[in-house]
Amino acid sequence: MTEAPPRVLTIAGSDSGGGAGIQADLRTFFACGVHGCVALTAVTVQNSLGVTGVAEIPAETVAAQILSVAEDIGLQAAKTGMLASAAIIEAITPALDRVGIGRGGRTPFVVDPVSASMHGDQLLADSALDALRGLLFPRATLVTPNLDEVRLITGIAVEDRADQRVAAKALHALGPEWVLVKGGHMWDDPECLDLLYDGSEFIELPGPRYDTRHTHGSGDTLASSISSALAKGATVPEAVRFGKDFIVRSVAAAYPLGAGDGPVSPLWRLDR
Ligand SMILES: Nc1ncnc2c1ncn2[C@@H]1O[C@H](COP(=O)(O)OP(=O)(O)O)[C@@H](O)[C@H]1O
Ligand SMILES: Cc1ncc(COP(=O)(O)OP(=O)(O)O)c(N)n1
Repeated sequence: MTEAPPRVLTIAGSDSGGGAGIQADLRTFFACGVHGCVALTAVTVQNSLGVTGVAEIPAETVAAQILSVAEDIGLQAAKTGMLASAAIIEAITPALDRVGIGRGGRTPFVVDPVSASMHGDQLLADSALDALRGLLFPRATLVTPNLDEVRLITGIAVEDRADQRVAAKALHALGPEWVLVKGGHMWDDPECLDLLYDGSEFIELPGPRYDTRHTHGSGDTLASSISSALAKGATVPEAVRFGKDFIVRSVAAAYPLGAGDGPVSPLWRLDR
């Protein structure tokens, strides 16, 4: 009989257009050779032009999904995406603790603090920011904010690489073990430089900036590929280097879809 692959849980929302959210996470898990489990937080009505509706899953149902898969299937890593509300964050926190997900437990926990879609549609209530900072950040092995999320969480407006370091320190002070400040939104920078920080050392992850509008799902794909590597036993710096290479290739393989912004393609890996 074949042995089960490592299992990774995504706690995130559905994108009906299939480009981001759990659909991007599951494609990435598949391409990275891990088994994906899902705790669904919300259903979005979404296409390549934006989000026109959101239906939240009851908070206790989100927590129950985590317990159900962790206690039966077992998990080697977990990540978050769209969490929608404070009620959902407050409900999942005791479930994470109960099954040992996050700092203090044995399962690495990647918090991607998704707050809005690339079109600016809100995916996390303003009233959930305190819960995100106070409950999830201290439990995180790694947090992976983009620059809009950095501003929401810390108040710091990052415009250049020096600001990126200041923001990394402010985010680390909120309690995560590692911080990855993504540089995709540093529009004037000719490269996409992501910055990893553990409270003592900065590790720069440079990458090309492709001239494309088709980057939908890039944050989800990066966090999912990092989580997959962690599930296979990589250290955080090893996993982030793997994720950076993975997302660069996924952006290079992005395709147009609909009248707006198309998705990155984690399935480049299967073309080999
Ligand atoms: N045009 C691009 N070309 C290459 N890499 C990109 C591009 N845009 C974003 N990335 C990379 O994709 C990842 C997610 O980027 P970012 O846009 O910062 O976050 P989010 O998708 O969460 O808004 C980062 O590793 C970033 O460097
Ligand atoms: C349901 C859902 N979850 C997350 C996102 C955001 O995806 P992300 O890759 O962080 O960013 P963009 O693709 O919006 O740039 C989403 N749109 N929907």
